[in-house]
Amino acid sequence: MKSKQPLQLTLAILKPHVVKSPFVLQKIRDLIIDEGFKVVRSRRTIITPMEAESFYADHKEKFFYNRLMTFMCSGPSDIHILTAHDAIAKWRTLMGPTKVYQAQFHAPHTIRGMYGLSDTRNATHGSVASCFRLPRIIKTRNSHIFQRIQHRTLVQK
Ligand SMILES: Nc1ncnc2c1ncn2[C@@H]1O[C@H](COP(=O)(O)OP(=O)(O)OP(=O)(O)O)[C@@H](O)[C@H]1O
Repeated sequence: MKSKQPLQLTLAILKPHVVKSPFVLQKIRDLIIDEGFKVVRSRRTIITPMEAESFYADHKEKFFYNRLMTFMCSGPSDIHILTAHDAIAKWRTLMGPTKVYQAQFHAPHTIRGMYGLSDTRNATHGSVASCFRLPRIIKTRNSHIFQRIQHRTLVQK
C-alpha cells in the first residue's frame, strides 16, 4: 500500500565533533539508513565563516552566536540531502531536542540524546521547512540536478 506521507527532501548536517569521531559518525550513518532515509547528495566540507554567518543569520543576536560560529567552522562537517516520506519531521525526530540535557532526559535514544556533547555541540542540524536554505557548499556542484530532484519530490506531496 502506498504511504500517504509526502516525499520530501531535508538538509542534514553532521557537525564537526561528529565527523572527528569515526565511531559516532558510523553510528549516525547507520541510524540514517536504518530509519529508511535515502541519501541524495553528500559532501564533506569545512564551512567557512561567511557561509556560517549567512546560514545562522537568524541567531546573530543570541548569546551563543560567537560560540556557534567558531564551532561550526572548526573542522569538516558532513552535509547530506536526505529524502524520505515526511523527511523533515522524521529527521528532526531522529535528531531529538536541540538542548542536550533535554534530549538525554526526554529522548535518550535520539542522536542528540546519545551523541550531543553540549547545546552548541549537539551533533546534527536539520531543516525546519521544505524550502530550506541550501548552503552554497552543497549548491555549487550539480545544483541543476538537485533542483530537479527537489521539484520532483515536492510536487509529489
Ligand atoms: N542555548 C543554546 N546554547 C548554545 N548553543 C545553542 C543554544 N541553542 C541553540 N544552539 C545552537 O544553535 C543551533 C541552532 O539553534 P536552533 O534554535 O535553530 O535549533 P535547532 O533548529 O534544533 O538546530 P539546528 O538548526 O541545528 O537544527 C543549534 O543546533 C545549536 O548548535
